[in-house]
Amino acid sequence: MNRDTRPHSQEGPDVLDVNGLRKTYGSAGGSVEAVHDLTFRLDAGELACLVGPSGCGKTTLLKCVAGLLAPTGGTVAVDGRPVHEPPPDMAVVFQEYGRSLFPWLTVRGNVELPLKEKRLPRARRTALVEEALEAVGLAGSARSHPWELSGGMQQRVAIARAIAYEPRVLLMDEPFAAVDAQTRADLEDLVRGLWQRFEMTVLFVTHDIDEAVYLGQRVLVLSSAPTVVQDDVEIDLPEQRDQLTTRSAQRFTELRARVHGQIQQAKQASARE
Ligand SMILES: Nc1ncnc2c1ncn2[C@@H]1O[C@H](COP(=O)(O)OP(=O)(O)OP(=O)(O)O)[C@@H](O)[C@H]1O
Repeated sequence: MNRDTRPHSQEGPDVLDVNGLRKTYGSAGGSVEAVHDLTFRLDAGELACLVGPSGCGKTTLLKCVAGLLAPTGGTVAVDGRPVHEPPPDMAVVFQEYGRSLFPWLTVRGNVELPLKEKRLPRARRTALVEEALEAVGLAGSARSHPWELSGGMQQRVAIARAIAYEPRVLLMDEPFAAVDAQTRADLEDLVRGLWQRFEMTVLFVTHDIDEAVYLGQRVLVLSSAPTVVQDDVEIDLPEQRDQLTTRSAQRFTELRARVHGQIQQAKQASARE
């Protein structure tokens, strides 16, 4: 394994730079301004969560950051390079793992596919696939097909595929929304473990305030559409987190109350408009 497995460092240059981002959808029936003016930066190795009221433009923002959707205005840059198409050093995990995995390929085949597209040599591909499957606890399921696995296991395959790609930036769009509560807790711990093990910058979109506070070093709270960054909350909880101790800490309750309050304000502001 030639990846750096040191714990992440909070210091480092900006990896992701979103500046004055705007997105208006146009259609025959009129236009919808989804993202009004978004500016934020993530440092190398940061794990930031993005929360906001339903329909506030989280997915729109993520698609613009991933180079899948052209913004109406503003810029996105990864490592100082403007994003106009999916950047080579970025991976995305979507909510709908069922639709993102190819049912006719094995688990190994699914994880390996993007590495073939990257034209990596076979020996390197094998090493990366094995490492990723081991990291998500699926080393024993490499020959299974996705439809033979539970929902939580399928989402772990999608995560393995993303980390095998060795991204500098990992985007996750409500990746655990479709799994049960216990699996979700396990996957949250998996993501924090992988983030600490591999040097990645992670932007994690979620509806769930508790999940955002539990996972993140920062929580960016978005306003209702048209969207701006309404609050940027530093999560000053200890780096070593576990579901029981962290979630029952006084500070966790205070932070979740702050994020909750901001989202309520965002909803009320949009109701007054
Ligand atoms: N392709 C599209 N064409 C027109 N309007 C769209 C399109 N995609 C999204 N929108 C609108 O843009 C706004 C933001 O949508 P988006 O899906 O980005 O929000 P979201 O915060 O991810 O939503 P949710 O929390 O429900 O997942 C909404 O008003 C939505 O109706």
